Amino acid sequence: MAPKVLVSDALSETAVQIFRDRGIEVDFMPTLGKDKEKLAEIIGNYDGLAIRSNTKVTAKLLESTDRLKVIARAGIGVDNVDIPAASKKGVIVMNTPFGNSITTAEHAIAMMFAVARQLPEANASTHAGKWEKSRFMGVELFNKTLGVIGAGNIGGIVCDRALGIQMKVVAYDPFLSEERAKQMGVTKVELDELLARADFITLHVPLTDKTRNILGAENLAKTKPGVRIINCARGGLVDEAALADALKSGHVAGAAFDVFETEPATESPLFNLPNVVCTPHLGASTAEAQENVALQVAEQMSDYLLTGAVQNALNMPSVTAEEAAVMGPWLKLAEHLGAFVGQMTDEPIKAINVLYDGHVADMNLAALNCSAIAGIMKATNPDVNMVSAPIAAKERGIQVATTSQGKSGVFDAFIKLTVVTDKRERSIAGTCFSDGKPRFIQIKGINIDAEIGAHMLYTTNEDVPGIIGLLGMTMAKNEVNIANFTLGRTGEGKEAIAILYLDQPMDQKVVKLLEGTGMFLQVKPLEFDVI
Ligand SMILES: NC(=O)C1=CN([C@@H]2O[C@H](COP(=O)(O)OP(=O)(O)OC[C@H]3O[C@@H](n4cnc5c(N)ncnc54)[C@H](O)[C@@H]3O)[C@@H](O)[C@H]2O)C=CC1
Ligand SMILES: O=C(O)C(=O)COP(=O)(O)O
Repeated sequence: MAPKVLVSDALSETAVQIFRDRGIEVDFMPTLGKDKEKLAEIIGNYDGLAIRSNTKVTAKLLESTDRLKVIARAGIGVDNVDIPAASKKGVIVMNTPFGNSITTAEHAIAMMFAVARQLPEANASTHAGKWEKSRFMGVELFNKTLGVIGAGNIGGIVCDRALGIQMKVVAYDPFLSEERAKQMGVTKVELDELLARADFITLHVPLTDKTRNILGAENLAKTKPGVRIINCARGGLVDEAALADALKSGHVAGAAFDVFETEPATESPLFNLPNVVCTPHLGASTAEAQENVALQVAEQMSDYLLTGAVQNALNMPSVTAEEAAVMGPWLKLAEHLGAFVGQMTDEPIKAINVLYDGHVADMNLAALNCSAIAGIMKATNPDVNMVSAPIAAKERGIQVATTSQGKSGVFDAFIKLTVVTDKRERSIAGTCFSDGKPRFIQIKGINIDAEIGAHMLYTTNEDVPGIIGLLGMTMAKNEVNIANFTLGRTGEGKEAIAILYLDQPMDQKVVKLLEGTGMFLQVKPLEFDVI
């Protein structure tokens, strides 16, 4: 039976043609995304779902299907897909990481011009026959400072275009290295400095727990009087009510928004304020970008459904069908090693060194490297995948070095990942036993035997009596159930490591309690994508 795909958002019909040409049955229902009930009713009839941002793939929707194998997002942001829920169901989630980035960057630049010169209001007034020439006094962009929050693919293109019109550009992105900033011709700054210096601020970060309300009331108050704010990334990055207040008080001179906290946005505190330019999430809406993403989604989905090959997946490594069978556990191990160091590192990474020892050195090291890098980069951008992560790392000036060697120790094979920053080097090694289960075998040079759980707590301490009891008591008092426990140490009285396996993500309150005891060198909750 031919696989069947549902297109539930307004993709270019190029996608439909490609599916048909490749022998895939396709139903094109470009407005279905809005109708949750109908979608839930029919989703069980399909192997693949092709979407843009209108369709919300929730855990509840996924409960309505046992047939779905792949969800493909014709675009970048996948915050409308519950990826953990999809992973749990074994559904692959793909995106198209670069197809619409130029187009979206151009929209941000267009919005900046529009808000600088009040183009929409001037246009409406002129159409109304008013000829209000003296009402619309604008500001020049030349020599003004643009503050870019998030200097990844889209932010990087925005920086380039802004420099072209001779703006000064400052960028805030914890994962932008000084070298890369220099190459781009921008000044890397901390967020507070950007807020104080920028005449225009544009956002290009994904929506995560860390970036939600990055421009809330407190940070808006730190901006320069007369600042103009552009958001073509995601609703929820800027607190719309707080921004509306800052616009009404005159502190913020203008705003240009393509994305809103609730979409479709039928109301917002920003609507109908003077000098607020709004578009209905049009960032990716050009003929070129839509052709790019539709073509790519249809090819990727067809490849997967017909041959099992995986490309641009966010919750599964991309490898050929033949490789997948042999390399699966090692790819997952590489990603977990990356996720460990990524979550442990909060300063710019300069280099990533990967050592392959034993028979793993004969596998597809490029794919393993990609998986490790994706694991690292996911700590700052959950949208990154095996394909986009190495490019993102390269753009940030991160050097990736690979070494392979024959079996050197007791393990038949292992991978050791080292991340280098200006301040430190951090290493972790892992292996896969014949049970196919990845596990960590060495952290900070300390031997350990740790399987990988979805929710873990990592602690280090000086090896003194009472630590296990302290951990156990604190967890018990706060009703945190410990599913399992692993220890390691360099030697008596030296540094020791504990890994606790939990049933749910670690509560920050308990982390603070443990830190407050003064008994730990480090207390770090870690999350792993364990399918
Ligand atoms: N309006 C629209 O139609 C479109 C919107 N987008 C949005 O644009 C976002 C950015 O896309 P790309 O540039 O392709 O992603 P990217 O992954 O290349 O860049 C994101 C950058 O944000 C940085 N970042 C992460 N957390 C940060 C934080 N807390 N503070 C500062 N920087 C942080 C990352 O280090 C990275 O450099 C997407 O996640 C999507 O939400 C994308 C396409 C179209
Ligand atoms: O690619 C993205 O992240 C976008 O936000 C584009 O959204 P859209 O496909 O236009 O609904």
